[in-house]
Amino acid sequence: MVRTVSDTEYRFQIPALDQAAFLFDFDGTLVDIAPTPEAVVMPDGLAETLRQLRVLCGDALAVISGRPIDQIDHFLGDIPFAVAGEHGIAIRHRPGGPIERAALPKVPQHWLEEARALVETWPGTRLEHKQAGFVLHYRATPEAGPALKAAAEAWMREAEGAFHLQAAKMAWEVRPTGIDKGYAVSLLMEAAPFAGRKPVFVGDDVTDEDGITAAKRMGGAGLRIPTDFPTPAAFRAWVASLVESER
Ligand SMILES: O=P(O)(O)OC[C@H]1O[C@H](O[C@H]2O[C@H](CO)[C@@H](O)[C@H](O)[C@H]2O)[C@H](O)[C@@H](O)[C@@H]1O
Repeated sequence: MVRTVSDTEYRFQIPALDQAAFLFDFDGTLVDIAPTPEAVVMPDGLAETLRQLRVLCGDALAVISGRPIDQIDHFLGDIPFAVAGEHGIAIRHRPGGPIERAALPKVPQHWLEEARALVETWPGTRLEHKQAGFVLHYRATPEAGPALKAAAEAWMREAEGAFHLQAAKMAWEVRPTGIDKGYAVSLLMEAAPFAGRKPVFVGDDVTDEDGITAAKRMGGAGLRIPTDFPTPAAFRAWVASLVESER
């Protein structure tokens, strides 16, 4: 099947909407990358498109992000049925439900202290502290990337496998080992309204590869920007076309 959206031809297949579950990454997929995490803007029409998609797929709409769940709530409110945050470490399976957190080791305090001191020596860099890890952002100071990486690699040697260093978009992320977006896809797909459907996972980053692999393994579709969609805007237009096709 070929679907043409704004002159772009898409040759991959996804399940019919009444058999599909949609699991979308946030930054760089649903929304464009911005100079800082707070500066992200919800594009016009996206909220309404996602609300309609959720109705058409029987509520089986989730967002799986590296961000903490409260940040996804800030941008998307009650739009997705389920949300997985921190790459699957925290999962809320249904609207208003409890947030389930995987039991993982805490980041050693001295790493955080050293990370705080490090970003102060590189103006424009910043530390984003998550419950189970942290991110060193260098988008505004690209020349700091190697120094931040070297510091994080030293912490990883000390971690002896309990944590690992993830290359992110203009950032280095220290994450506990063992939980990833593939785990989040598998766990969400076990329960209603996702169970019995085929997952369609879409992401843009290295961390999304685990979600893509899991979705394919379950007989669904795993799609990536820019391989399958040239840009987040093209992806959003494709989602809008799915909704439009059901009118
Ligand atoms: O899994 P995602 O939803 O794609 O989240 C990945 C990370 O996104 C955020 O950082 C990235 O996006 C920022 C806003 O566009 C950008 O300024 C930054 O350079 C990117 O690295 C977020 O801050 C992280 O916590 C997420 O893990």
